[in-house]
Formats: sequence, C-alpha cells, structure tokens
Amino acid sequence: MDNQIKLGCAPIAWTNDDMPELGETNSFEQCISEMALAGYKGTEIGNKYPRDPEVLKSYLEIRGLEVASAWFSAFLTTQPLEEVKKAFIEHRDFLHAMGAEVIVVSEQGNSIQGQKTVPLFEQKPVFNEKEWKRFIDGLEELGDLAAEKGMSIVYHHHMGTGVQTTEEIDRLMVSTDPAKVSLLFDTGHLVFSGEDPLEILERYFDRIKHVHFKDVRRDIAAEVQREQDSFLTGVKKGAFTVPGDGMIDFAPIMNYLARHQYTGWIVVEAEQDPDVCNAFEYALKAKKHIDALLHKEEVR
Ligand SMILES: O=C1C[C@@H](O)[C@H](O)[C@@H](O)C1=O
Ligand SMILES: [Co+2]
Repeated sequence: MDNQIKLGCAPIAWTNDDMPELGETNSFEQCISEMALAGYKGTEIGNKYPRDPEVLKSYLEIRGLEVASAWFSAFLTTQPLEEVKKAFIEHRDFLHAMGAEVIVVSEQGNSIQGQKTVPLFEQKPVFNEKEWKRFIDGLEELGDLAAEKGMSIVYHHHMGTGVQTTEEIDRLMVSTDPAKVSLLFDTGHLVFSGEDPLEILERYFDRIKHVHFKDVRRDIAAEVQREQDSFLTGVKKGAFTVPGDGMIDFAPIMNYLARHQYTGWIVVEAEQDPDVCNAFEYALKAKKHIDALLHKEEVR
C-alpha cells in the first residue's frame, strides 16, 4: 500500500509542559533517546528542547529524528491580532528552520485546559458570534503567514476550548478557506469529548494534515466527568493513554488513513504520569500496536 505515513512521538509523556510536576526529573536527552529507541522517526517540541535550531538539530539528527511540528497557543479572541501574529511568526520561523511543514495552532482565549480547578465538562468556553468572527479572520491570517514559508496551519480541536465538539469543528471547517486552514485530528480529544472520531476523519479527511494518536481510559474519563474534575486533574488521574491501551478501536482509523493514502505525521501523544506509566514502555507499546495495524493493512 502506497501511503506516506511517518510515525512520531510527543515529549508530553516524559515531561508535561502543561503540568511540569509530571516528569520533572526526565531529561531532554532521555526523552529523545527513548523515542528513537522505540523506533519513532519524529518528535514534537517540549519546553526542555533547545530553541536554537542548529543545537536542536545536532541532538535530533544523530538519533534519526525529525521535527514533526509544535504547538502554538493563539489568543485571537482575547489579544490584539498584531501581538498574536508577532508570536506566531517567531514560532513559524523556528519550525521552518527545523524543516517542519505544519504548525499546530490552538485558540487558547478563555480556554480552561490549563486551569487546575475548573470543571472540564461544565465550563468549557463557547464563542459568541463576535468571538467566532475574530477567531476565523485571525486564523486565516495565520494561515497566510504560514503559506509565506510554504507551510500550513493545522488546527487542534481540544477539550476545554472553544473548538471541542463536532458542531464546533464543523463550524470552523465551513467558515475557513481550505487553502488557509487545515485540521489536526486528535483521537483522544474527540473520544473524551464524546465525539465519533471516524465521522470526523471521513468528513474532513481532505483537510487533515496532522494526526495525534492517543487513547482514553473509559472508567477514568467517566470519573472525570462525574467528579467534575479539571482537564489537568483528568490527565493526572490517567484519562489518556497510548493507542492499544484504552477504549478506542484504532483499526478502522488506521484502515481509513492507510486506504486513503494519508500523507503526513501520526504522532503518538499520550500524556499521563510517567511515575505511574513509564514513558518509554508506553511509547514502545504504542509503536508495536500501530505497526501491527499498519502491517495488517499492507497484507490485505
Ligand atoms: O496536542 C496537545 C498538546 C498538549 O499541550 C495538550 O494539552 C494535549 O492534550 C494535546 O493534545
Ligand atoms: Co494533541
């Protein structure tokens, strides 16, 4: 089968920038060495990574790793556009120097994803009409800036933000120019939110240019909702895990991606407490699970 899937891994399972106490003692070199040892070819970027492109390349190249992308927090609904653009250009230029082709963007205006005591399922932001307009217009401008370097922005729908549900993703997709705004498909966030990942994949496959694979532990996700926990409390309790270790059936998802010749990165991104779930062991478990699914596609 002629697909061009590249498998990467995110550093968030070793060291969690949203909750630095998780994996505080895991070093940058341990993280990238273990990713490479588990067989991944790419990484996203964490706070412990050197920010000088030449220095970062010197660590990654000898381990056979490329930079797949990195997250950008946009505040289009709450900050002046010029400020957002300035921060975005710096981020874009860094990723461009690292050879990445896509830029992960998530709107964080009024987001509750980083607020440790705000209940995730009760208080997510809902954009009003004015916010939707600011958000969409601003996002397309970021898309134009990315295009200046031959890059694309991939929008990250996310729990606890204004673009979380199927309805919100639909609105984002119909309101934006496909040439300017692409989509990031994150299995874990869709399932945690109660959405159907296959439905989103099938509907927006043509716009999906980056994929995050994480799984969800059904009982813990239900507990987070019942106990009115925050997003970060949910992460700490173990709501997310790697593909093959939770409730999501990745076979039809992988089948769809492979059959439709998805070209781009699939990044395993499963934030959980590394003191409870060793990051290397789980990265390896995910790699084996994905390889087995890919192999099944190849022999069909
Ligand atoms: O892509 C992501 C980046 C993280 O910082 C975030 O909180 C995580 O859940 C995610 O999907
Ligand atoms: Co993600």
